Amino acid sequence: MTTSEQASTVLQGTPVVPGLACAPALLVRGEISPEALARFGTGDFDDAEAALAAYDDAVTAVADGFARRAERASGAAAEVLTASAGLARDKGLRGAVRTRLRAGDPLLGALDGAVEQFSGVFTQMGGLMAERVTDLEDIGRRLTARLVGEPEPGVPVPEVPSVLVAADLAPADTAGLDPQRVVALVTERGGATSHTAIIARQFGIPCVVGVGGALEVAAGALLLVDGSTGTIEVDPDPEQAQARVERDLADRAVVGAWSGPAATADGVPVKLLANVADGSSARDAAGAPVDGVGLFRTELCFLDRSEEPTVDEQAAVYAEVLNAFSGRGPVVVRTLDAGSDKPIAFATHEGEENPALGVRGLRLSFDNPGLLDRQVAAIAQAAEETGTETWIMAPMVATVAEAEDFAGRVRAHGLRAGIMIEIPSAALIADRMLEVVDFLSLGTNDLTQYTMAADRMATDLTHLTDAWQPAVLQLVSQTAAAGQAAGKPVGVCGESAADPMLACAMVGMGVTSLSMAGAAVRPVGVALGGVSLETCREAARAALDSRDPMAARTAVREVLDRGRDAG
Ligand SMILES: C=C(OP(=O)(O)O)C(=O)O
Repeated sequence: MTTSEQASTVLQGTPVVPGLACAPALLVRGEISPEALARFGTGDFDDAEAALAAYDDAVTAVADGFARRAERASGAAAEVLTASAGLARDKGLRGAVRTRLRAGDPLLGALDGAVEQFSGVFTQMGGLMAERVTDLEDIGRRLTARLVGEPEPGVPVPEVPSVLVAADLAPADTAGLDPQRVVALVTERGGATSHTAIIARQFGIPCVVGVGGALEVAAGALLLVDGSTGTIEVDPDPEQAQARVERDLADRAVVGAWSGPAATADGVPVKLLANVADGSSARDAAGAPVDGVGLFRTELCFLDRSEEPTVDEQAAVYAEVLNAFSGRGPVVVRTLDAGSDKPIAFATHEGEENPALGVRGLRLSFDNPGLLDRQVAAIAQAAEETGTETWIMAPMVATVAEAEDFAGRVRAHGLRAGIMIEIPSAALIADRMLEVVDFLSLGTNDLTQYTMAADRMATDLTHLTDAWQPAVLQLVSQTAAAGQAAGKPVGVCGESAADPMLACAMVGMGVTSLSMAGAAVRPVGVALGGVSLETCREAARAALDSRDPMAARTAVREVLDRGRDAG
């Protein structure tokens, strides 16, 4: 052991964006100085209206700041910043502040109370709305800072390339990052689907979340972040670390040049597909080396609609996506996965005790079959107009009867019908599901949530909501085997498809396509091209035999490294 090895400590978290980076730690604490808060006290206002006017000024400053940063950003970052500007100006939040001021609360107390009240509501709604709590709390801190005359807390602009280390990053913080200056992200909380992970993926910088004790590292300590293994080496040997980063950069150059189509080293083709949300994201994804779309999340087109769009309106929205992949299908369109983490005003059932287990996805059609029939008709109309090969699948299917009923409605339009496998019951009877549908698509985000009984958005359960959990992999394997036996396609469209090592193992289990964000396609294509199908099968066995996610990752890495060396 060298001296430097003796000195280095290794922290472990959940890897979400692969890649190696080495730089000093920049700690983000985001607190407002207690002295400034004490100086401000209850504020010096004549009455509640004067205090409300001060609140309005602070809101304008904070929201304008977000809007200015949105103008300089693009893609997901710009969207997140624009959404934050809207949330800062929210009339409901202002109303809650006003009510408290009129009841005699001091301004900072009224603001805290209102933020707490709305955070409670968002948390109760769960899913994506619960994710907005971090956003709201960030806005609360920024408003407080403005009111007491301090700079808005947030991520300091690094003077040298740095690893950003934080408890959790507010969406507005991550959206404004400069990837030249921030070379990796490490957070104590957050999961694979958190905003931190999404933005890191967009920037292509390594990211590890759920790292206990991350904020205890010394400010400025050298960190070697491995976004593939989830390890953070504190004070590594600088020369060795630099050499590893350079090797990784060379590997990444190979990845950047990959242009498809995907196949294992011995030539077995694997379809790599894109996950899209609307026409614009489909046009972006069409620039990636993909063979089509494996998941079009239609509900995301209608999050802002209070009333159900007509069949013609829907067909126009769907045609935008189908046109982007004209002649390059199939495009797999998922019917509305409304409810739970994706509440849609015209479809979601209000007031459910436990929306993730409630009337969501296909279940919305139980008492409103017209909603499903109109959507299927609109998709069929768009398919006809564009001539793009179109398949339709349903989310949240639990029984064969549900699958059969759905398939009947889709096939009436002459289109292929499939279902998502995201409930353990569906995976366990995948063979019987395949008797009534044409294809299956594993939604490993929800499959993991339901298998592990752990909310996919719960930031303190990320060790459970990990698709590498052997129990989840058993269900993936069983589903893929059913597909192989029936000779029907089984894809994966959850986040796990974007993990190059897991992608190889899942192909070894018999999965025939992998659908992911366009930015994730090349690393997966390169990983598959480096190993034979037999190595993928061996990786699958190694993963399935492991007792926990970390052991599974290690075992699969060893098998794939051996397979690459042998090839
Ligand atoms: C792809 C999936 O669906 P969602 O849109 O819910 O992430 C999944 O659950 O894996």
